[in-house]
Amino acid sequence: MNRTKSAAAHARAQKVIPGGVNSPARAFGGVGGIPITIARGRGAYLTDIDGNDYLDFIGSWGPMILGHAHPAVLEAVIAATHDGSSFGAPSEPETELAELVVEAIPSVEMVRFVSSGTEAAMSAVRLARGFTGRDLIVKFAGCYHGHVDSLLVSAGSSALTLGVPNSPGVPKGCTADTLVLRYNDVVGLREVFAAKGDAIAGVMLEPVVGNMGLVLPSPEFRAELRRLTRHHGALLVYDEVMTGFRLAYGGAQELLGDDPDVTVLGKIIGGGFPVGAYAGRADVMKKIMPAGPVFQAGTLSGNPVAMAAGIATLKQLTADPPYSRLDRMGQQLEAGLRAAAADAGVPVQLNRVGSMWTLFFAATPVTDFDTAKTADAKRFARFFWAMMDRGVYLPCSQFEAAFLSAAMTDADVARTIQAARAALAEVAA
Ligand SMILES: Cc1ncc(COP(=O)(O)O)c(C=O)c1O
Ligand SMILES: NCC(=O)CCC(=O)O
Repeated sequence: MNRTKSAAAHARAQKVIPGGVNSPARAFGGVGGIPITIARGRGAYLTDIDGNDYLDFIGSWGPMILGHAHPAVLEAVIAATHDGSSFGAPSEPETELAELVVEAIPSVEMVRFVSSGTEAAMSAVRLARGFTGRDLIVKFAGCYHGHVDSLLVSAGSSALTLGVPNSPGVPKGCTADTLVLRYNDVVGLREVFAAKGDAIAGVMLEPVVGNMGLVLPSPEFRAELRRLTRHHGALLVYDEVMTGFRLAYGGAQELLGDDPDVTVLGKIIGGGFPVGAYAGRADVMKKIMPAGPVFQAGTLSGNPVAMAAGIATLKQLTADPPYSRLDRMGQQLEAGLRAAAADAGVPVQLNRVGSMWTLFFAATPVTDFDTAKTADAKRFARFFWAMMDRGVYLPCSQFEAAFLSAAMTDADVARTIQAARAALAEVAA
């Protein structure tokens, strides 16, 4: 595959953009080599500027559940733009999208829109502290909640891929009130609540983790989280930036039957535009200014064009729900990849929920940050490039989740399995 134009574009970008990328997750730091530069996306496929086509399992890291340039979303965005792109005053699409979110997620009574998942997570932390009058926040190693100072400890995603789970530039004071526990560690959770429960403002987690690769929560862990937070008056905050409208229309909490106090959203609710939201119980949300005293603001918050993309996406997801088909394709892919790995004699763990999955090159189950780190990231890097050469674009890190999209077909899944068969045989050596 010829990628010379991408190489030149990246060299040019590196002169004026740090590392040549506007987010380190794109930098191929975990797999080596030069990132491809994208010219366009259509449906399940991306085309790079050299003209190579790739079946896209990144989907902009989650938002593009309908695939790229979905006609209904395109049409809504173009129509909205004709009426002006930002007013700094209320517009009806904001309420319409908020109503759709409230209808979708039973634990949510009110929604505040912001412009990214990071901003939403940051605001949810402030809200939890403002609501409870307490300072401590519990997070879990390997979970990623955007680049929020207080949560950038033992962080997943590109912070993990690129070896800075605790970034320089975050003063000790910013993380002094953050307690980090192991994911799925029920005993650790009980201990921290026994010692400090009445000083804990909130517990934030990815209810299904995507950011250390895909990791599932155990039922006991979820039950204990809800019991302990309720008992101690702390807020349970589900970061569903990745899982919201992805694992089910009502997110991971619908799939699992959970009832958090606050939900953090992003990605799909913006339909590929910059949107985040934090949402939850009305008595909690009414603490936000101007209804209450907890300050949070934003020039482009509730941007009408982004709202239009979100509304069109959610309407499409209700008109033609893709979730059972995505799960069926996920099952086929899982079975195919497991068989291919077994035939190649490569030990793997395939973690999957619905349309989110990670193939870990690990010999034992991956249930938390420490077990995720046992995966052979070097072998993953070879696998990644072997798949690229066969036109399949996977997340460029062992510690990320891949996404199926509704634009994919059974033939795309079969193609992926066939490519993986060859790629796994290649990396077996
Ligand atoms: C679970 C989770 N929370 C928060 C974020 C941050 O969102 P954003 O990148 O839009 O700031 C992300 C992704 O980046 C995420 O996966
Ligand atoms: N799991 C990775 C992300 O969700 C974020 C992508 C980015 O920061 O570019």
